[in-house]
Amino acid sequence: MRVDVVSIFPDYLRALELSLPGRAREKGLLDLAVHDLRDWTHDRHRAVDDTPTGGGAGMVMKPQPWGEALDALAPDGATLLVPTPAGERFTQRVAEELSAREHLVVACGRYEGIDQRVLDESARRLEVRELSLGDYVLNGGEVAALAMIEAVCRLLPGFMGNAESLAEESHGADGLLEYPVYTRPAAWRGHEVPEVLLSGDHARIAAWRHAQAVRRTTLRRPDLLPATTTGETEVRPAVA
Ligand SMILES: COc1ccc2nc(C(=O)O)sc2c1
Repeated sequence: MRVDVVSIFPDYLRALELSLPGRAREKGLLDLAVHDLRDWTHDRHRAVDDTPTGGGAGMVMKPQPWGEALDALAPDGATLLVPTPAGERFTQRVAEELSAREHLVVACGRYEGIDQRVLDESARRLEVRELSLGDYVLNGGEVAALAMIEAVCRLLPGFMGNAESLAEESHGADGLLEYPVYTRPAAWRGHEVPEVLLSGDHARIAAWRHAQAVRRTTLRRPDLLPATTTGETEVRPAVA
């Protein structure tokens, strides 16, 4: 997979060259480049924004720099990710879908956003996905881009050293939150590891872990539980 990220704060994205994405690049799984949108400006102030047409507070990102940047970076058929509070919700399912793409171009907006015509023009030759991390507003798309790129790239085959761990994560195939985890020592400040985890009985351990995942999901994210045939969210008994 190739990922190109465009921002007026390219240093914000340098973290992508550390930890997981950095390792993936060494493995040849991921080719990532960060670009400064101002490289596609032509005035001496390197302006990327202007006042909103129709009035209103703040500034809007001009179409011309974005248009030229995307012409240079996004081949026909690439996927353009635009983090925005007005986007569809970014979920693990969306991350899985995007991990199958060949080329992602991520446009990090600032100010009040990017001139809509950039998205409309891009949709003529790119898959455009406007995505939001959640129901809150950041100051720009960079933080959301970091989260989305990590969530997508860690799903690339061979990316994670232990692929098995992917299967048991929160928001995994069963849609439940992950069960609580423990390690040594067996007793710590008067807190004991649950006895079942020390039993060596793998079937009991698996059942306990599933029950804990259901309990956590029921308590914290009942919206993730499968709906019952009556169309209501199934509420399963909390596990002691
Ligand atoms: C202007 O660009 C922005 C501003 C806020 C914002 N908030 C996001 C979020 O996912 O919460 S993405 C994003 C992009």
